Formats: sequence, structure tokens, C-alpha cells
Amino acid sequence: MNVIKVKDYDEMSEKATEFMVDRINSLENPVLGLATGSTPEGLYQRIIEKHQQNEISFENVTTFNLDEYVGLEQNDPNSYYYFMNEKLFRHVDIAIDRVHIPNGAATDLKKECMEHERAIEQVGGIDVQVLGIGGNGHIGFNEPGTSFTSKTHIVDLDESTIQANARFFNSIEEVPTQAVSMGIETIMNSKEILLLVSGEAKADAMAKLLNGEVTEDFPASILKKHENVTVIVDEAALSGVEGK
Ligand SMILES: N[C@@H]1[C@@H](O)[C@H](O)[C@@H](COP(=O)(O)O)O[C@@H]1O
Repeated sequence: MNVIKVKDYDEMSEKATEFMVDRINSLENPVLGLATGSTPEGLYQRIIEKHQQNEISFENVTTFNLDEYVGLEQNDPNSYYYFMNEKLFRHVDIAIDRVHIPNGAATDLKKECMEHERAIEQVGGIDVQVLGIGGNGHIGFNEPGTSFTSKTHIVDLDESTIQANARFFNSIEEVPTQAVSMGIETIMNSKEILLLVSGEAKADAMAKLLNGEVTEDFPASILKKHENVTVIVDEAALSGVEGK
């Protein structure tokens, strides 16, 4: 893993933007894997600005999102579909049929998972996957214990994940308990991965990622086996790492 250390959230977002603008401009038909959560918001905001300054176009870009809550309609303000639309898609020139986010309200969720996998394969795989990390090491919504050979699947969310994400909902009871998520193998099949990590709340996870072993108990640890991973991490997230 190529680890780039930065000062804070803003610098992480700046560096991530440079990275993504470079890939969007150099690939002929970029296929991007995108993440939700607070971490990539600064990146998406800056990407919109680059688009407004005519530095990038999404005309030839195809996107696949990592995950979606089960049971939320696309127009639910807490759905990841809504998030992506608000934070990125409606501000750029992307064709809506090139946007792929699993539908968590689908009646046949297994079919929905298979469709997501099939669509990724059909375009020749993901060129660059943007990732955040959960405090428990989850990537996408792949919680500790998820098989490293998993493909897009229906997952039960950990209690800690439900609590961490409750901040977006009116009450913890409203947080869905399940999600559809790309599997670990789906993520690992991406040609390149950009992991963004910011803030003290991620310090333990970062320490485990850098110093710990590769184990299904800590899903992000598998990234050490991928040959093209860049981690952009700020000082607060590195505060638990010895000799940082
Ligand atoms: N499913 C998402 C992940 O894709 C995200 O990376 C992670 C961290 O979120 P945040 O960036 O808000 O800390 O948790 C969420 O539950």
C-alpha cells in the first residue's frame, strides 16, 4: 500500500481530488467505484468544482456504488442513491444510465446483487474504487467476519455500524439493519483502490490496518494483498500508529 500522510481532512480531500481528476482525464472510459459516508464528501465537492471549471467531464464515466441500505427507496433522504445524487451526480454531466447503485428497495434483492456484479463485469471491471473505512474495519458494508471471497451480497449490519450511522437518522430505530454491499472480492477485483481515512475516530482502525495481520476479522486488512492501493490518511487518523 502506498500511504500518503496529510495534515487534515481538507488536505486529504485535495489530494484525493488530484488523484481522481488524473484518473478521469487519463482513462478513455473511466469506470469508478464510489463510496458514501462523510469521508468522501470533500472529494465530491471538489470534483464538482473541477467540473464547473471545465477541468473534467463525466461524459464517458461509468460509476458503481459500493452499497445501499435495504428497505430505503431511492428518494429517501437517507438512501445512498439520494446521497450520491445530492453530493455529486446532479451537479455533473454524467448519463444517468451509467450510474449503478444497488436498489435496496428491490423486491428480489438477490437478483439485485447479481445484477450489480454482472453490470461491473460487463464494462470490464472497476478502474478505480474509492473506499472509506468503518471504525471496525468494514469496507463497503462488509462487516468483520465477511468472507474474503464474497461478491455483492445482502449483509446484516453490526451494532457498532448502526450506532455510527445513526447520526444521519432521526432515531436509531430508523437505521436499517441490513444492506446490499459489493463483496470483498468485488472490491479486490478493482484495478486500483483509493482509501481515504480521516479523524481520530479512525485511529484504532488505521493502526490495525498498518500493523495488524490480514484476517477476515478486520475486512480492510485484505487491502494489503492488493497490488495497487493508495491510502490518503490524515494526522488524526494516524494518532494510534506507533512510529508514524
Ligand atoms: N457503508 C459506509 C462505508 O462505505 C463508509 O466507508 C464507512 C465510513 O463512513 P464515514 O466516512 O462516514 O466515516 O461507513 C459506512 O457505513
